[in-house]
Amino acid sequence: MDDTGQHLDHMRRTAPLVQNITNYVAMNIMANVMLAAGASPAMVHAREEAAEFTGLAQALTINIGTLSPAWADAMLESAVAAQAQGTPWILDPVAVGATGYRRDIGARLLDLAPTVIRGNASEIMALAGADASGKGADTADAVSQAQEAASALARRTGGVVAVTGPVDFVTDGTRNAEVANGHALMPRVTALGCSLTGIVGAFTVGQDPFEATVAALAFFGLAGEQAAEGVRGPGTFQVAFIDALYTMTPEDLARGARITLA
Ligand SMILES: Nc1ncnc2c1ncn2[C@@H]1O[C@H](COP(=O)(O)OP(=O)(O)O)[C@@H](O)[C@H]1O
Ligand SMILES: Cc1ncsc1CCOP(=O)(O)O
Ligand SMILES: [Mg+2]
Repeated sequence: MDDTGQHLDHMRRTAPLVQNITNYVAMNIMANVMLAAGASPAMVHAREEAAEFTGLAQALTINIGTLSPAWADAMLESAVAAQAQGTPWILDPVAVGATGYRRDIGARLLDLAPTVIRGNASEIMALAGADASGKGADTADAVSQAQEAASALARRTGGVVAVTGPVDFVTDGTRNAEVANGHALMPRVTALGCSLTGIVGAFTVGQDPFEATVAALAFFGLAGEQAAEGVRGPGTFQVAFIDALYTMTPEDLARGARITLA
């Protein structure tokens, strides 16, 4: 088993409790994806308990997909708690460039030094203050266009930035990697990117965030490739994808990962 396989094995043996403050669209599929992969998700977002719960969680993910003021407060308070406790936390800046409100909350979350930022190309560019296109939650820019923005964000936060798309790009400002796993049906199912952010959170527990992120992306993309075999479209793909996350062994991942380090 290589390092990538070992990262999956470590995540499954740890079965980490991951708190997710995510969006209404993602909640169910994200929890199912995380359970199938071997993690323990909890969707906890009420302001009255979110930061307290962060004290119990081994990782936190924050997703601004269906943002509202009470949730934004909970996000900021949980991120502060995670930062203070040294708990890894992952930012998913859904459609961050679309409105002033999202840009404002995105910038305040960025100041709390996310361990990993995972988004599509338009989101990473917008978060970095670059000219981004974006189409709601979907990208209108290519991964290659977001590489500079990703590196700038990584240097600014001291964390890892992952830009996903047909070939994913991961950087910590020094180390860079490309992950070529994935399938074109993946962006045809809503909230798969959000679900991936949960998987990244689970992989970061007890592991180097750059290596963990690369392994999580390869795992997710390879499951997409396996799921696409023999399905008729996005509906059957979604079901097959959850099964592929569940059945993939660390040895399968070691064989199928297409990672280039730069
Ligand atoms: N055209 C594509 N071909 C292969 N894999 C893709 C493609 N587009 C996205 N993916 C994969 O889908 C997953 C979600 O990424 P993405 O669609 O970029 O996120 P989001 O849903 O947040 O926009 C990632 O694993 C990514 O590698
Ligand atoms: C469609 C939509 N609208 C607000 S959040 C959301 C889900 C976005 O999910 P993803 O970024 O994984 O495609
Ligand atoms: Mg997304």
